[in-house]
Order: sequence, then structure tokens, then C-alpha cells
Amino acid sequence: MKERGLLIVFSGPSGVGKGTVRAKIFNSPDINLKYSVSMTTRAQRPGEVDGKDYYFRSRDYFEETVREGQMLEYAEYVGNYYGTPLREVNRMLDEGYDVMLEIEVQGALQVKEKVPDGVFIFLTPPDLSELRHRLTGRGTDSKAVIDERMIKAREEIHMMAAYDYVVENDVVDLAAERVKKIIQAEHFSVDRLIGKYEAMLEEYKVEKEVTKL
Ligand SMILES: Nc1ncnc2c1ncn2[C@@H]1O[C@H](COP(=O)(O)OP(=O)(O)OP(=O)(O)O)[C@@H](O)[C@H]1O
Ligand SMILES: Nc1nc2c(ncn2[C@@H]2O[C@H](COP(=O)(O)O)[C@@H](O)[C@H]2O)c(=O)[nH]1
Repeated sequence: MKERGLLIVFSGPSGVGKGTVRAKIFNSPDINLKYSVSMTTRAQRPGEVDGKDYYFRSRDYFEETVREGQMLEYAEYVGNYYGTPLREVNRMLDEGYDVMLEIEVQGALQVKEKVPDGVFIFLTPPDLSELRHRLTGRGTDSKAVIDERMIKAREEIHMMAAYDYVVENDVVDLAAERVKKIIQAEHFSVDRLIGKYEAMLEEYKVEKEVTKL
């Protein structure tokens, strides 16, 4: 049977560069990683593609999906719902892929409850004025929305202790390399491998007993 992939939870304040760093990671040749496309009720931005960037859905549709138990996690963020469809994530993990969720902190905490052996990575900006600069420079949000996202950013940075790793996004290439190294190392963690070696020892014991007979 194929070994299940790792669930990677990638968070950080809006505008820190999660999508940019993720794109860099996914362009690397040596990764076995899939991206979980979230569902959201927020309006589609110019250039965003339904089914690739997000599943853009109505509030009614989103709430029905939650009621049916089809979300791994969800949260309301600055007036809109965002959530991770469960079935697709399970399918990719079962196929042996590592799966990356790019989600905000409330959702990440829900995932931690359900999947404690996930890998929780928090991306930070060099400082808050640089974060505002990135949000403004992206040109996708009004000043009012940026102000709200900056308030959320402060709350989220306070929550970083809930994560396993903190990566600073000073330079995109460096941040992407740091995240890749964390994922690679996690494949060799004792927590992940101990079960496999315990099973191997059990198997050997049984073989010896059979030989003795
Ligand atoms: N290391 C960096 N240095 C300078 N600019 C950056 C860096 N990383 C990302 N940016 C820029 O910051 C802006 C925000 O990046 P991005 O959209 O990837 O953030 P995000 O964390 O995915 O945001 P959201 O959570 O709102 O989707 C973009 O314009 C991007 O080009
Ligand atoms: N809890 C979840 N948060 C999510 C999900 N998908 C995205 N997000 C986070 O929402 C904010 C805003 O995103 P934006 O695209 O409107 O800028 C950001 O922090 C995303 O990471 C999700 O499925 N669940």
C-alpha cells in the first residue's frame, strides 16, 4: 500500500507572500506536493480562475457544504467564508502526495485538532510596514480592506506559537527553499517513521518463531 502523504498547513498574514512562495515551491522539479484549492464566498479578483485559485461560491452553497460535513475546516475572514473541501484532500493524501493548505489561523487551529501530525508552517513578513507595503503594492484591495487585514495580521502573528515552524519571507527564493527543506526533513521525522520500524520488528519476531517450529 502507498504511504500516505504529509498534510502541510501554510499560514501567515494576508499579503505576506504565501501564494508567491507557494508558486516558487511548486515550480521546483523535485517536489511531490499538491495544492488544496479552497472554497470561498469572496468576489473573484481579475485574473483569478474558478477551480484553480479558489472555488468561488455563494454563501448559501458554502453553508450547505459545511452542513453536509464536507469541509475539513472553515472560517469567516474579513466578511467572507473560506474553507477546505475534505474529499479532495483525502484523495490526494491517499495517493501518496503531500498536500499543502494555504489557510488563515482559525482554520489552521481546526486542522490541528483533527490532524495533529500535520506540519504547521507560519510565514512572517520582515516587519509590519513591509506587510502593508506588499498589500498595497498588490493592488487588489481597498484601503479599508487593507486596514482590516492589517488588524487581522497582528492577531495572527500572536498565534504563531501554535505552529511547528516559522519562516521569514524576506526574499521569495530563500523562503521557498526554507519551506522545502522543512517538508523534506519531516519525511524523516521519528514520529512519522517509528510505526514503520515497529511493524518491521514485529514481522521479524514472527518469522523467527516460525523457523523454530
Ligand atoms: N519576499 C517578497 N518581497 C517583496 N514582495 C513580495 C515578497 N513576497 C511576496 N511579495 C509581494 O507581496 C504581495 C502579496 O503576496 P501574495 O499575494 O503572495 O500574499 P498572500 O500571503 O498569498 O496573500 P493572501 O493571503 O491575501 O492571499 C504580492 O504583490 C507579491 O508580489
Ligand atoms: N481558513 C481558511 N482560510 C483560507 C482558506 N483559503 C484561503 N484562506 C485565507 O484567507 C485569507 C484571505 O485570502 P484572500 O485570497 O482573500 O487574500 C488568507 O489568509 C488566506 O490564506 C481556507 O480554505 N480556509
